[in-house]
Amino acid sequence: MRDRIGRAAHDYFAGGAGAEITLRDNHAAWNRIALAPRVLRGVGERDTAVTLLGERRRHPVLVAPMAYQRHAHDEGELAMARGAAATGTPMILSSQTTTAPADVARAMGETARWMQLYVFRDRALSFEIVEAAREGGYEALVITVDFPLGGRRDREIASGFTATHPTFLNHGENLSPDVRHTRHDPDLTWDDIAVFAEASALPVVLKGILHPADAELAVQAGAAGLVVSNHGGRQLDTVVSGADALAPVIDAVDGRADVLVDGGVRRGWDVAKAIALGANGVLVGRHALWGLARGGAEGVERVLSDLVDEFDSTLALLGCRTPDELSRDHILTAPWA
Ligand SMILES: Cc1cc2nc3c(=O)[nH]c(=O)nc-3n(C[C@H](O)[C@H](O)[C@H](O)COP(=O)(O)O)c2cc1C
Ligand SMILES: CCCCCCC(=O)C(=O)O
Repeated sequence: MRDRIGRAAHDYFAGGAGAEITLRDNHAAWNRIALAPRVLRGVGERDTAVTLLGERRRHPVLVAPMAYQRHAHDEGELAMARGAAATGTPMILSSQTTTAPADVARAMGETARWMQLYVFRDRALSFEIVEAAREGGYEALVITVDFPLGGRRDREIASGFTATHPTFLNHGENLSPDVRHTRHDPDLTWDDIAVFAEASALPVVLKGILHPADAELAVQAGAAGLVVSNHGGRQLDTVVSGADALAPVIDAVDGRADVLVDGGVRRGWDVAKAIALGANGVLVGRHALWGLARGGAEGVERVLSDLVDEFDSTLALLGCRTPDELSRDHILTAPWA
């Protein structure tokens, strides 16, 4: 992959914060959960559909927001959108998209798209994102709350990645790591969430919650959903994985909002574990991105359809016909953990 996209882009996409302990643990944490199947339950007819933010979706997988996708493939977010749409997978478009949100919306067709928002010191830029979301028919605003500033990413610093494909916001300027990591407003508080909820008139999802007390505050702030996430291990090294943070957050939310999770999701059984713990949906980041880098829209389609097929067969092998039938009854702490 390094040869295909260059070392700097590769290390930007693949890398995490610090010594990448959390990055590695994100996938390992799913593997620490063992599954306890039930048998003889008549699972010939199955349906992977779930309800997310009140809408019925074909399956619980979404594409996570990821910046600068043209550095992975020439067609960037457009190819990601086509691959996602081909598999009925909602896509969350990064506010650092290198393709205009309106063009991505067209490529998604009837498939749901949500828009991710970074709140910058320069609020006008953030309101441009909100406006683009409204104009492009995006169905939710995903406000990322774990980025008061950029995490210290040793691998990215060593490789010196600079985003040279312009985003729709920065009007052509190159984004060196210094610029990328200091544009955000570190003074953002819970009070600011309502301003963006009101301006967008869209359901708001808060991405980057790990602590159950913050999950409670998110519900109180009116969030329709939240994403349990450590930003793919890219912000603060040694923080808890999404897999380990999930159950306490679900218990705190107690059905008052949708709960999604990300970090290290690679296999259909990872998705099943998340749903069994009580999540409504699962975001995949780098797994989809490597599909994009390898094969454009077709590469994304392959990765996502394999993941959903594997989720479907995991349902059968656990004795379930639908995601609703998954429960904590199917979960054990792995003896190998
Ligand atoms: C290259 C890259 C860029 C990302 N850019 C964004 C972004 O613009 N906004 C955001 O909220 N999260 C961003 N994330 C975090 C992802 O949305 C997601 O939380 C994370 O990738 C999930 O972990 P996974 O890659 O192991 O699936 C990015 C992640 C990666 C790998
Ligand atoms: C001002 C640009 C910040 C881009 C951050 C993208 C991201 O979330 C990540 O690299 O992680």
